[in-house]
Amino acid sequence: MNIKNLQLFLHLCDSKSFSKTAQKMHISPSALSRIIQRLEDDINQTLFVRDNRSVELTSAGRKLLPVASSIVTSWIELKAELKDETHLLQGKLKMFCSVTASYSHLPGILNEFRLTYPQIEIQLRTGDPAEAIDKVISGEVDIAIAAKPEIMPSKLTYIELDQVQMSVISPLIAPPAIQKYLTGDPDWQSLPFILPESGPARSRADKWFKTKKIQPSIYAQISGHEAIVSMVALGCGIGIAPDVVINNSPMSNKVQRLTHESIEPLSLGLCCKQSREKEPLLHALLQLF
Ligand SMILES: CC(=O)[C@](C)(O)C(=O)O
Repeated sequence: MNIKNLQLFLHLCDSKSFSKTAQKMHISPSALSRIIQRLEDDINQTLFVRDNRSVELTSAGRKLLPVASSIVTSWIELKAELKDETHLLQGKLKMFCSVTASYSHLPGILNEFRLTYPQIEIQLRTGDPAEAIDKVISGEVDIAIAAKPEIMPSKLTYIELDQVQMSVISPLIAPPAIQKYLTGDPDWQSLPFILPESGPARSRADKWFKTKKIQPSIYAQISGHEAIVSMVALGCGIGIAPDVVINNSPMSNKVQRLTHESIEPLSLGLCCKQSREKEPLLHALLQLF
């Protein structure tokens, strides 16, 4: 017994004609006949008295009618209710992340979310991940993919998605002025550095300088990490950037990692205001993690 078969039974009670029900319910008369026969076998009773022109309910059929009707109605109501719960959630969700995170981490976050909540409009802004936390705090965006700062501001919810390694990179073909400081033991003090302007990635770079007792000469400070790779690829200096940015860069084949250097990784996660995490749209997104 399944719902579809009960619907066929109900239709047949109404039409009193196998051919009419078969036509309306898009099924062949013989298949309909088999289904009704199976229903009769299940219940161990004859449900219809058939003659050549029409069908009539037996008393067992008349008893099944209200039961079938209530099962089908409850089923339809339940389906509608469940559909409302997921599909009716609608509105705008403002998100912020770096261009790189939009390739590397956003699909994993949004694929299932979009299927479950097709009515929610995602307003995505991309930019320097160093600004992500401030944008959440100021309310400019509802949620961001952000690197976890050394000191996490209170009243923020942070769900870690990944650990992101950081690397020191040099141009694959370095101009002589840079190459001379790279040969043998690098002369860190003399090399021009291209660094993130601010944010957790910059803090990691500064920590690394401190451990190595380097006072860097800074050639350029970049907002957003993508252009660090471009500047290094162009031969402007050596850079420090998250691996995920280096790997996704169209210039990745023009730079190389200085593999002996180890920089503390970044923690990358979803961040929103704690006071807002129970709001329906944010809650719907956060509960996927
Ligand atoms: C911090 C962050 O969002 C990334 C993905 O690592 C980046 O874009 O640098």
